[in-house]
Amino acid sequence: MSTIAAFYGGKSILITGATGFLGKVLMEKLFRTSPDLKVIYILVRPKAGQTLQQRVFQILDSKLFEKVKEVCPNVHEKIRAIYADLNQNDFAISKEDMQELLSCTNIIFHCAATVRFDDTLRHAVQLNVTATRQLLLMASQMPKLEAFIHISTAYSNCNLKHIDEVIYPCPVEPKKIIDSLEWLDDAIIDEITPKLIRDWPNIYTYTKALGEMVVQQESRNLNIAIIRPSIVGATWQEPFPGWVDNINGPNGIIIATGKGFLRAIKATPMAVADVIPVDTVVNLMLAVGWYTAVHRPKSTLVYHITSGNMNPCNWHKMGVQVLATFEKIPFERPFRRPNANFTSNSFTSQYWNAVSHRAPAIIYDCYLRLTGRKPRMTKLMNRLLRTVSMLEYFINRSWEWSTYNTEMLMSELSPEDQRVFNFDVRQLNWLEYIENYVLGVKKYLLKEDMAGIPKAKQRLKRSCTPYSTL
Ligand SMILES: CCCCCCCCCCCCCCCC(=O)SCCNC(=O)CCNC(=O)[C@H](O)C(C)(C)COP(=O)(O)OP(=O)(O)OC[C@H]1O[C@@H](n2cnc3c(N)ncnc32)[C@H](O)[C@@H]1OP(=O)(O)O
Ligand SMILES: NC(=O)C1=CN([C@@H]2O[C@H](COP(=O)(O)OP(=O)(O)OC[C@H]3O[C@@H](n4cnc5c(N)ncnc54)[C@H](OP(=O)(O)O)[C@@H]3O)[C@@H](O)[C@H]2O)C=CC1
Repeated sequence: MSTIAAFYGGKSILITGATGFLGKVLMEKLFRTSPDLKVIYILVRPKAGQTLQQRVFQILDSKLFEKVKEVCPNVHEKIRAIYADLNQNDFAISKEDMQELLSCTNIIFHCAATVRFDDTLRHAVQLNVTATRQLLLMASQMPKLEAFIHISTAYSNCNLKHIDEVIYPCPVEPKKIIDSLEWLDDAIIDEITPKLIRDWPNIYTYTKALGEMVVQQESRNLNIAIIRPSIVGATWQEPFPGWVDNINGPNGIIIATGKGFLRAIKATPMAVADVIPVDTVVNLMLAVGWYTAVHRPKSTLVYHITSGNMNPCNWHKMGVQVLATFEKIPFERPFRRPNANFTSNSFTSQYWNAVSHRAPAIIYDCYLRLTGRKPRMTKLMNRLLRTVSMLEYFINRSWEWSTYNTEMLMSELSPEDQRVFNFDVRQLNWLEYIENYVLGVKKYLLKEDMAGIPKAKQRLKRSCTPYSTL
């Protein structure tokens, strides 16, 4: 029997961000490997016209949870959705719910965050910094709490080249920023933001760094660990390969390339593509939860979960394999034939943007206008190019992350735990992983029918560009 799986048996676990990409995979694995856990409390807000219960049902009814329903048929009874909005200072949790959380919680996994690169400083600080502080305050009032696991990002210190598993100080104290945001108006905040974030590439990575500092400062006598994943990608193995459910990170780029919108990208081909499968991250999170609670390390340990130092892949290799997969399993109705020119030269990149992206979009919009339809391709293309420009920082650099703590933890696990909670990325076969990833994007994100593949292949064979069937 797995020691880690047994550890979570009978436990009350609080998860923030459970409706997000990482949070869903975390819940799935917990229920599947520890079906005898007592309860998972999730802090949820109503969204897109759905109540909390509707959101929970939608998650449990998804393909991701199919295996869970076999192992843990009463899974619905074991999830307790608690109304909470992390944008509000007290999370807007009712008194009764708060009482229950404070008196029952054993383990906290804090995954909630805004991961948008272009969020306002005010909102990103509220969610990634102030909410973390508030949650730590709650944690300090939980008599049964055994471990608090904070999810950060490997890019929280991306202004450095070599990053150790330590918490680095930020130039301005998080408390000072939180206090000043209370009285500064939005126009002034916009003005001072570039000065505050200095050499961080965006507000997201900067506020995640502030969040880590808050964890360090407010840790009191809590048992805390910080986990820093790199670019979180589709599932590698569990519960099945290729599962993915949002357009963040590589996912949106894969769609834009497969549909033939994006045919060139400013990327350094030999830079490390530090993608890490989401199930690998979750396995580490559960192992860290166990280790932190049972071994109670004297200080807050930081764990890097990255692929570059153990099993590196670069953007060239990734691009080639993504394109090869499109040949085998093309996406339906592409705008143009998929291609991926990588260039690290700004001039060449601008040339490709003009010739390969903007010009075909303008021509297509003219065609739409002439046929009495509303033009939309130029708008879509501008949006896409803006998104790509925001990701460029991460695809033109390589970082070195030390992984001493992650390797130490691996050596502490029993052979059974190493198997059930595998986070050894050296075993990952990139070609197989990328193929499953692209297939997953087609199936679970685009919801395209696999039966349409032969037809899509035929179209690809006789493709002339641009397609006019969007
Ligand atoms: C061939 C080669 C391959 C190589 C492959 C290279 C990959 C290279 C990756 C590098 C990756 C670095 C990653 C750093 C590592 C971190 O730690 S970052 C964590 C991940 N965070 C991110 O990736 C966030 C990045 N995204 C953003 O910040 C914002 O989306 C952007 C880029 C500012 C764009 O904002 P926007 O233009 O306002 O667009 P947005 O509202 O987000 O969404 C556009 C549309 O998609 C829809 N949408 C939004 N979210 C979702 C969702 N979750 N599900 C479904 N639809 C959604 C919206 O509804 C919207 O549709 P409409 O309403 O217009 O119909
Ligand atoms: N994805 C990646 O590549 C990486 C992610 N990370 C980190 O992993 C963690 C999880 O990221 P990921 O799952 O990808 O992100 P998602 O955007 O998929 O999920 C974010 C979660 O936070 C919740 N949330 C946001 N705002 C609020 C709010 N005001 N009140 C309550 N809940 C809120 C969202 O809820 P709702 O559904 O209601 O919006 C959602 O459940 C984050 O801390 C992120 O920084 C680190 C490295 C890379």
